[in-house]
Amino acid sequence: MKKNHPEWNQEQDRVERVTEKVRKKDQSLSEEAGGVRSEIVDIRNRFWEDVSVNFEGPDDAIETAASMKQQAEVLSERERSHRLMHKQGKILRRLQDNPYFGRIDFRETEGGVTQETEAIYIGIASFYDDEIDEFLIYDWRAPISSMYYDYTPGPAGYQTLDGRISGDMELKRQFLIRRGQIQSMFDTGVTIGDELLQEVLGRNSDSQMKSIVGTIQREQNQIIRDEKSKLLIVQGAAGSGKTSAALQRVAYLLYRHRDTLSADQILLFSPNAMFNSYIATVLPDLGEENMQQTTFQEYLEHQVGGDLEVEDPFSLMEYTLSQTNQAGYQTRMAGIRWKASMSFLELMEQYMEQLGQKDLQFQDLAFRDQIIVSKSDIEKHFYAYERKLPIPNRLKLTAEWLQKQLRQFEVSERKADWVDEEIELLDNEAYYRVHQRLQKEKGFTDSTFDDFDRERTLLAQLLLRDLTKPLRKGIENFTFVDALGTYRQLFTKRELSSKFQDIAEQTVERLDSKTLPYEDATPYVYFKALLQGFQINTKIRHVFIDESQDYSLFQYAFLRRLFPRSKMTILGDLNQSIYAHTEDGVGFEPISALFEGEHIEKFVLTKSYRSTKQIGEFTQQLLNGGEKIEPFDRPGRLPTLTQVSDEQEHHQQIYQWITELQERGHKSIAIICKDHQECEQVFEKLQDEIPVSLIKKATLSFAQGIIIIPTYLSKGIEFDAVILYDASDRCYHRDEERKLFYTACTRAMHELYLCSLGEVSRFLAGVNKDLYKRSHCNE
Ligand SMILES: Nc1ncnc2c1ncn2[C@@H]1O[C@H](COP(=O)(O)OP(=O)(O)OP(=O)(O)O)[C@@H](O)[C@H]1O
Repeated sequence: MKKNHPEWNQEQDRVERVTEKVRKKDQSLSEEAGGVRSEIVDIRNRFWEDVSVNFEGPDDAIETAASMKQQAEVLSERERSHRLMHKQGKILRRLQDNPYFGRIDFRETEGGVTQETEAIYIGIASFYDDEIDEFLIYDWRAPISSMYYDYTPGPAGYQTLDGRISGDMELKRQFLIRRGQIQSMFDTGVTIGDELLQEVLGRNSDSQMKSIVGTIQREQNQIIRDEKSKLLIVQGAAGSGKTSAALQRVAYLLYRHRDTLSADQILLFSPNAMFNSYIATVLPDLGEENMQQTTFQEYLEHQVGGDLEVEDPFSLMEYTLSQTNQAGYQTRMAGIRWKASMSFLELMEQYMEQLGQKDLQFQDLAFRDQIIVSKSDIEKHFYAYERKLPIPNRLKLTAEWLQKQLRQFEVSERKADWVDEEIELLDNEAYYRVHQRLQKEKGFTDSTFDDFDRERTLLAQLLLRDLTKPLRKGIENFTFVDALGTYRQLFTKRELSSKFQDIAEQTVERLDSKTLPYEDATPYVYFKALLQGFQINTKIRHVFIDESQDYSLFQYAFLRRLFPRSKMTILGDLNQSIYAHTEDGVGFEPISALFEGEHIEKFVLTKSYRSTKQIGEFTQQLLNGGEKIEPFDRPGRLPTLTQVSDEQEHHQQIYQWITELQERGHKSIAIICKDHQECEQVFEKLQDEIPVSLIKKATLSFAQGIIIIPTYLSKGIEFDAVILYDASDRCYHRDEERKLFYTACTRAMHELYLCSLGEVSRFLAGVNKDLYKRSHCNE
């Protein structure tokens, strides 16, 4: 450790003083928590002793209930306190290890009068010293802490609820503290210390993302602290900290609105299940609970339900990449684009109007091959309602009518022979239930009745209730409407322009195979929602969409309708739009149009932090448009490109690189292949030689080490080193593949290798030759 600062010892002394106070607080808190825990155990054990139980009269019963309620409230209050103490304890232990990461010396000017300079130390949570009545640490999210991220020494200020505070920042200092020891310390000038960022970014990657609170950059801070916008759009280069900013923003919102906002009111849509585990520790490390996380696919599958299989975007991706020569490919691509557009959404809305008058498809309400109400009768009943009534309302009325029909059917069936046969097969539990019921009835009436007949009736009733339960549930969920059939009809019955005829035919063919193509999944779910009534979500207050370039305008329109009251933060990079449904990228404008009249903010992040300068400069030139991306100035090796002539050489080269990378201390190495098939082949070859794991779309998490992963699953994550398995022109030549190539290369933090079997990809033609090294196999 190099004590590179004249005030090092002074600061180390303070660290020790503060950590000691934190330790003491932790100790007293844990003693207190121990006391509360014993109280809880005690309350639980003596729960019934302390409740006065008396059910003799109605008043006694009410009193008993009140007494139980009171006791339960005491218990739950104690449990809540215990949970809070537990959470606080965790934070205190973290503070003992690393109490703070920043300091600013601020001299406030109040009404033109300059106050005394105050040293403000900033960490992941506040710590208040009761003895001296002072904050020893300020939470990074406190208003005063914002100056740390927003200003360099000089005039500075921050916003509070009571107005703006201004003054002068006399010092800005950064610390890296571990286990209560200062590891490094810098006084910063221009931005938040390049030195510290260098140090943080130069470390090895992990299988879990880390928080960036100590080094948040000014432009990221704006995103994190924005509170005005209904829609916040972030377009940021690969590695510019979009996901990081999103997660710190969640932590910020939870802090700012801690009395009114909880983690389960925030929902993040992420690109895949593995990504969820990749980011899972960021918020807990900051002492916050994780928000809800899901993928759009998960949502779709849940909504489609039933026995219809929904194709996922990864299978579609595989198709897009590998089936280019298959008949119907171009038609499908055109269909994907059409179904992602607003014009398709509008078509669907027009179709709904038509369905209000005619053509809605129904299914028979049937029980064991017996039709209770035929689909044509349901149709007649539905269209007999006032046509002006919205479809969902008419469906609700129809559902009520069907429940009545079903009840009548149950009564009429009680005497049927098959019911006798089924009664014979009933289990003891059913008989027991019926006897209980009979006992009760006897207790209530003095009249005698034939127990045997009554038992038979009750058993029949019970049996029919049980057997028709799925039907009742089905009616509740509108299964009597043939939603898929009606959706299918859109492609058969409606006048579509000849431009869409081929797409329509192909769609019908696919729908008949009982798989819902990915491109139809969102329209179909939207269509179902229009039919049955939108179940808008009012609980979620903030929706975050990461990798937002992967969502079509149709999907945005849908999400907007689904979460009308939520604020939305969407973060993406148009250069990483790798899916066919978003190939051309959904720009800012059309998304903003969905939020017309609301406050919208757009931020563009051009600085990229993930990769070394060498990798950043190289990857930037892979893009067609020559976008402004500014790589962070962290030095590293030049990317290396090797051309091999056969498979054996190819694998030899990969082994050699892996060995060298491991010798240089890299822990996470990704061999990125274009698609799953290539991944499988490479895995077959390598698995006996080196410990390597294969990442598939269903993989839920990954550990450090060597992994083989298809391009599209590597989105959003990063590795110490990336080896692009085959950077040949055979693999990457179509325009659509450029972004895939770019996305794969931008996953590398420290080193990047490309191996090409045969002629190298044309995408490298635009890259300046000085920006990479061309080597030969085994060199
Ligand atoms: N202010 C910062 N301080 C320290 N590290 C940072 C900062 N901003 C970003 N990083 C690091 O840069 C890397 C990339 O960040 P992140 O994954 O959030 O970027 P992204 O924009 O979501 O990337 P992509 O679009 O390529 O998935 C991460 O390792 C992150 O920790």
